[in-house]
Amino acid sequence: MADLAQSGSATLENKPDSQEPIVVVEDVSITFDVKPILQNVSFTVQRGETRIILGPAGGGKSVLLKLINGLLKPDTGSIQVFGHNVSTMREKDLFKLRSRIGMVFQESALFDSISVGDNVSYRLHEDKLPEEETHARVIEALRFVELENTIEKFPSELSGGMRRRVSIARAIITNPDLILYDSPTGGLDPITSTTIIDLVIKQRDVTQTTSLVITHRIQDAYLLARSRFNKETGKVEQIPNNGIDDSTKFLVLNEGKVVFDGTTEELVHSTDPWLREYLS
Ligand SMILES: Nc1ncnc2c1ncn2[C@@H]1O[C@H](COP(=O)(O)OP(=O)(O)OP(=O)(O)O)[C@@H](O)[C@H]1O
Repeated sequence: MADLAQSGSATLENKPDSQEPIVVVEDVSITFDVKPILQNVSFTVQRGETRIILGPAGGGKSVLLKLINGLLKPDTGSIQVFGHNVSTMREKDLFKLRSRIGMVFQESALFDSISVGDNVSYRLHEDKLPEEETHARVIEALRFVELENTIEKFPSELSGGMRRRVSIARAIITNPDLILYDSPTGGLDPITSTTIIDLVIKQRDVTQTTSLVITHRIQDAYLLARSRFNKETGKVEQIPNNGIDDSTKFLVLNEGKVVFDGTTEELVHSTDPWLREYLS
């Protein structure tokens, strides 16, 4: 992906300076039909950080990602992304901001009527690149997820895991500054889930893209925290000596509230009874 990383994009304006956090969620609350979904949620994601979001079903994890990409507005509180307040942004500016965000949806969300290649290139169209360059970038993104031979196939011809990989290729093709993964392993068997988490790790370690990763599988979370991509072998491996990846942090939500915000080390040593039970 080195070439993708260097190729830049017409949409990458207002690059924040490297010290500025990429996402700042401050005291955010949202209620649907009188039911509080998120309550006073605050946390920060630094540049280059991979933030794993864990928690029981219905805890507000997906709503949180929708707030971050401006698809929903909070009732109270503020959300800054790349230094811009997304909760007060006009639709036109939100559109621009979203062009810097790669999104991997819970169910892949590919267009069934167009080929894999067209699904992957879809977000490049607004950049009006020459066809040759578009093709080269599609190949490169598909190669990253080891699916370049599927370029002419249709999503219905692929397995669930392959469709998920295509959706990762689509998310990374614009060389985003932030990737939001909404349950990328949801509904997949354990072996296929591991291949998806390996790609998230590879993306993290090759391009250091800031990302938020929702997962229901605690084993996925630990795999992310304890593995690294080895550029020499081209494979994901366990970090030696029980090491952990410093850029990977955790946020645990339960019933709309933050019950944990910290490092892997802090998580595994937490004495909070609810957290111990949840992680066991
Ligand atoms: N647009 C909406 N209108 C009304 N209720 C909503 C809306 N979006 C989400 N909800 C409700 O908000 C709650 C939290 O949903 P959310 O999808 O964020 O949970 P989650 O933690 O991602 O759960 P899961 O792990 O099952 O994906 C749920 O009760 C859901 O029904």
